[in-house]
Amino acid sequence: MLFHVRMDVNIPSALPEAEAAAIKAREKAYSQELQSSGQWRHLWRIAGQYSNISIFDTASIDELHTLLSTLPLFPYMKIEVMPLCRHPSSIRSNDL
Ligand SMILES: O=C(O)CC1=CCC(=O)O1
Repeated sequence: MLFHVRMDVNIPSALPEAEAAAIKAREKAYSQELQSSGQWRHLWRIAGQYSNISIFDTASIDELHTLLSTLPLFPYMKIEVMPLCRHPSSIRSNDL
């Protein structure tokens, strides 16, 4: 199942810089694991914002929820999820 996910990051300025850096490093490592496994298919920065647009490919909505809610930055993000299905006019037959 494919999901379009927008994440807006908002790390409070009160969080010590070293702690924020450690959380971001863990987020990077975990996101790269998920990209390697194919569950996090695309990761794009929204230009000019501390936000990303991602495409996830998970077996279920529950799996997506587990992945998102275990992201190290989860407590500091607003996340919007849009489930995707095939468009009948798409010519990309292999893009499921
Ligand atoms: O910087 C972000 O948009 C949040 C994030 C997702 C994966 C990562 O490494 O940072």
